[in-house]
Amino acid sequence: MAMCVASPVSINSLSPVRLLSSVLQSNTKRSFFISFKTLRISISSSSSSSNQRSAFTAAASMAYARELDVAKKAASLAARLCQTVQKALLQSDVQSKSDKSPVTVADYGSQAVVSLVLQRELPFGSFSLVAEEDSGDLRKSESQETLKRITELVNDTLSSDATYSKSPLSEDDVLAAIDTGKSEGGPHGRHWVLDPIDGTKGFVRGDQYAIALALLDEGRVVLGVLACPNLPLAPIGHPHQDSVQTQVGCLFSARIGAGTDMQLLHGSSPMKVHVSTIENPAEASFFESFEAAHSLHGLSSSIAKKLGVQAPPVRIDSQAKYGALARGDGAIYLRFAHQGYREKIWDHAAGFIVVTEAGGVVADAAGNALDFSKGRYLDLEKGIVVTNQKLMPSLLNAVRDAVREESESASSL
Ligand SMILES: Nc1ncnc2c1ncn2[C@@H]1O[C@H](COP(=O)(O)O)[C@@H](O)[C@H]1OP(=O)(O)O
Ligand SMILES: [Mg+2]
Ligand SMILES: [Mg+2]
Ligand SMILES: [Mg+2]
Repeated sequence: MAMCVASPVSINSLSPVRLLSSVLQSNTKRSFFISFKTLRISISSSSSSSNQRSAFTAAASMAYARELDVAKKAASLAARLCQTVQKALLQSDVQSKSDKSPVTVADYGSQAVVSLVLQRELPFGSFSLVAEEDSGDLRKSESQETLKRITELVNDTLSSDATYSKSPLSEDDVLAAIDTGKSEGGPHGRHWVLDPIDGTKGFVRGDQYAIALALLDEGRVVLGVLACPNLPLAPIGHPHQDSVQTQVGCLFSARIGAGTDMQLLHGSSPMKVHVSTIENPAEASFFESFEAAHSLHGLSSSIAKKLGVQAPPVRIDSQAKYGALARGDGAIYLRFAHQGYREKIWDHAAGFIVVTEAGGVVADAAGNALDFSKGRYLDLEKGIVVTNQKLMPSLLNAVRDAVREESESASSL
């Protein structure tokens, strides 16, 4: 039995996926100690390959498990704050950012809550957060009342969880928590990616929205959580399907290699979900943005027509579309932003892994995989398409033809 001293390797400094594959590839007489904060595995090179395999399986099944639990807790608490605000939505709770998109006290409050929970629950190692909001507008003198309200909401939300101390946060604490979201992300290290309210327009309207949180490790999305407070547990987008199920509020969670789960947002055990297995486009239905300003509805309908889709589009706000697709409510999601709009990583990272771990495929209009390692923006060709493995080739053909026809008709004008 080989006995040697190995230096511990911190999960914070090495990607578990890379680390585990290096363990399996090694044939030297060494032992490895992998410290996953809570998981400590020793692998001796003299052990059998089946031992190595089971060590790999054990480690792989545990990788990012603690982080996923914390992400679920953070998104659920943020959702509680958002639900409080949506119930009592006042005109003064909605502001306009300099880019003219609406932002509510709930967007800021949700971002502060998620940042604070992640930092408190995962205190070791550096903390990097790529998030949508910043405190610039809140620091202006006319925003004093708004900041006071956000601080109250954050304190009330955190104190609703028994594990947090009652000592209240100051307005400066809340501003600082919001501003942790200024990271640029990138291909190295770990970065949390957050949209504190995805689909603010849906939120303001009283419709669908999501709290979307993901973790990047070495440029790859390794986990994601979508809290969708207004999404029914019963399938949506099936007009002929009557359901007695009236519960609302879903939490989707996915970890690399471990599949996608769905549970009730405030209770119930997780269950595995899977994308639709439909192969015939005539039986498929497709999702797109509720807001015509967010996606070219005309292009989507010409793609759907080419593909032979019969059903009308199902239009809902936010990454709730990715969640609904991950559990098979519809088979296709089409998103073609207007010219000049740049897609952000927080608008897709959590949805991406929720769908891919449920067996789906996410690509740009040219069929390229999405690359989340380039900073705050996604660099992509034309649009984003999502479906199951079987439908993707014919969907990409239809997209190519429709995009070509669209540009030919634009150039003939
Ligand atoms: N002009 C735009 N084009 C495309 N997407 C947009 C635009 N403005 C905001 N968004 C973002 O689109 C997403 C919602 O789109 P949809 O609900 O249509 O799928 C949100 O992330 C929203 O940001 P936000 O997070 O501020 O709501
Ligand atoms: Mg916004
Ligand atoms: Mg968004
Ligand atoms: Mg947002």
